[in-house]
Amino acid sequence: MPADLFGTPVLPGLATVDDLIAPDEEAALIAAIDSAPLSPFRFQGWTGKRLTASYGWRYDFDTARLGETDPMPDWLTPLKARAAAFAGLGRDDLVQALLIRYDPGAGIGWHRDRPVFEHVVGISLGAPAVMRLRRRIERGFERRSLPLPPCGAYHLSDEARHGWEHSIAPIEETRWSITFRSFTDRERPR
Ligand SMILES: O=C(O)CCC(=O)C(=O)O
Ligand SMILES: [Fe+2]
Repeated sequence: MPADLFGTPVLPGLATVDDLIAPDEEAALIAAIDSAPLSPFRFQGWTGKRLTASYGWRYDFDTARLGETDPMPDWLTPLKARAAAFAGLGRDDLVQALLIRYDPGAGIGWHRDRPVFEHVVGISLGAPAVMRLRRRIERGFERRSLPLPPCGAYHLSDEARHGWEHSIAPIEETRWSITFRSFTDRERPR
């Protein structure tokens, strides 16, 4: 379990690695994301500041529906295999990839990922950011924070995935992320 700046373990169900990708691979991945068909994230008629593209399966927040979308492009295949190995998953378990570009001033508000998905593996590129985590307790919230260094990855499962919300505050430089997700057994579409 990773520790925060004070050496306190962050959370059960949260694992991190600082070098899932090599620094010399980073620029090519960023270029690949920038060449992808990114569009502003939409949520029930609102348009967000971050730009996204989904592969495999896509959760449409406007219609609250899950639908099959374009297959993952070839450049994501080796990364998906590395993400799965890091998370202890099978090579085909990660059925969705989400590309995000956060331009300066873009972030992601408090949320839990959609319940159709189980494991979440996120890879960070570009500017370092901090993931904030919180869960409601009797009075207010218990909070944690997780540094997201470029080329590093995190794996959210179990308590960290289901018991806590997460968010990323806007920063002044561009950050890119690639998030892979598996389906829950229960929700897996057939
Ligand atoms: O950019 C990230 O690493 C986090 C993205 C995220 O939380 C999400 O898409 O659900
Ligand atoms: Fe999320």
